[in-house]
Amino acid sequence: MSPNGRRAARAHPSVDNLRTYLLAAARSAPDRPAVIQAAPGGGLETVTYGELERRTDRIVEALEALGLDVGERVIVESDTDADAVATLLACATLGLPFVPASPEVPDERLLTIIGSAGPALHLQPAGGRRTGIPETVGTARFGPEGLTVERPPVPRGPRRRRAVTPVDTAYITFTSGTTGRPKGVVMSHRGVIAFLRGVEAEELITAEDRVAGTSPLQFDFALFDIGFTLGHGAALVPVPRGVLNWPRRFLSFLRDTGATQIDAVPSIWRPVVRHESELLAEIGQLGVLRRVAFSGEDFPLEELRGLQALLPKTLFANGYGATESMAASITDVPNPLPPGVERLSIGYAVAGAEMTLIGPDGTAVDEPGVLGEIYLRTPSLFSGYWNDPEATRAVLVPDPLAPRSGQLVLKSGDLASMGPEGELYFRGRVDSQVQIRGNRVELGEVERRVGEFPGITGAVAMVLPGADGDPRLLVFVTHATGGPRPDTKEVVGFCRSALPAYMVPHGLRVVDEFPLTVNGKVDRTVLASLAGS
Ligand SMILES: Nc1ncnc2c1ncn2[C@@H]1O[C@H](COS(=O)(=O)NC(=O)C[C@H](N)c2cccc(Br)c2)[C@@H](O)[C@H]1O
Repeated sequence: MSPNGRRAARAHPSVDNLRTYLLAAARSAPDRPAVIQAAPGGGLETVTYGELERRTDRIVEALEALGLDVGERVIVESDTDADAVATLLACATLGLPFVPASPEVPDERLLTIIGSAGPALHLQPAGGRRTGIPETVGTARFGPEGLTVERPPVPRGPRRRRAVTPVDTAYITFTSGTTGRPKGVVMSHRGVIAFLRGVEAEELITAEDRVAGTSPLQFDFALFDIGFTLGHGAALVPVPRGVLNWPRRFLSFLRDTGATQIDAVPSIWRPVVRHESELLAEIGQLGVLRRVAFSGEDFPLEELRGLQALLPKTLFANGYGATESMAASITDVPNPLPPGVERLSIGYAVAGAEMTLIGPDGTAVDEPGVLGEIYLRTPSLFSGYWNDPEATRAVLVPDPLAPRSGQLVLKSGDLASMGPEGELYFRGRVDSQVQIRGNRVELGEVERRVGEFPGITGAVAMVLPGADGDPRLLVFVTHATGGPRPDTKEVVGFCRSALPAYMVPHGLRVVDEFPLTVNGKVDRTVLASLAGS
């Protein structure tokens, strides 16, 4: 107590560790559901906050016995479920940065990550199928009862065990990185909790909610699902990969678990709307699924409109941001999207953070409609790219509005323009701005126009060097099942009547479905390889 007997007012108890923050409900409501998941023998099982904490501490005990030091990395490879969450929390408790991975990550990529992160240990569930972990890395399997060690980690010199601090690393997640070499995004306990606290202020859910997550563990959307849900004392509903890939099973799982919110990248909805629109509409009518939240890339407007038509009573939220700050904003999307809307708002940064648009001349853009690059000021900045100070310096830069302040901000690499009330609209990546005959091509505009062509259900525009080396604007399209293949000349004519000449596609490529990255985003590298002549 302070001298005058009154505790200084504080917004919230200063939580110093991801485990403290995410298991707070185990103190106040240990019998509430923390995870509702598919049971091994079929059906569903509920793991309470009390049980989640017990499983966490069994793994803490086993990890303690292995004598790892604060800062030593641990690969946690799993689908999301209660035991995986307990394992992440156990690592956080001991200050062991976890490096999340999922069984879908190819062996060669996992080895690259291991080569970069130099982990002491690789953990996977009892039933995990990963083999070939290098001898330098210890291996163990986790389950409800704790750990089974297969190969103890190699001791790394004298232990200097110290207390875990808020600026210690909670996790390192490796992003594909446009240069192809994976970059390890280092996030501290304080950074993650700062973002989650900012989202809490938006009051999106309560402890009664059940949030379904669909992202693989190495994608920080999955880490957000865990942190956002447990931070509110709500229940996490992890959708198993095997269920997610079958629209009918996916929807039945959402209904059977009573999910009230579903977090997913836009591409998850494509097969669902295509093959199970009636069932989706039925579920929407039940009024249990209150919100669909999406993130990761633009949700093609025609597809979003199709989804909204099936879920007229459901709220929609557009989550924008990069792993380097966990994220930046979560913005309501009107349902239905008013006609004529040409792009989705990414609104304003969450409480405690601020997005500013900076023009090519380094000054702030404050005029509506003018393009600028998003710079993000936020307490949730990452600590840097693992072992890559040069790449770090390129994105953690002095605040252009106060260069001498010592304040660093995130140079996002994203373009946006401002609306009448200062809300932002995503306008693509800085490095994907393309010029054709000296004119800046808005790929999003081309995609939107082509997406409106009757029968076309999805469009991805790219500029690729043609045979003669000149840039060619190609559009990859999917079309309604059973419908006619779109005719290139008709589509080009359709574009010519609405777009400037330099934005009219040179060619069309019809694909059955868009190739996806392991995190569920459209894989433009694979598409480019399909361009052919
Ligand atoms: N809503 C959008 N509209 C359009 N383009 C988006 C959106 N969200 C991203 N992006 C793009 O993806 C980039 C970043 O990719 S990332 O590092 O893999 N992170 C992500 O995708 C996910 C992101 N960390 C995240 C994680 C949890 C919750 C939220 Br809420 C957001 C951004 O820089 C953008 O270019």
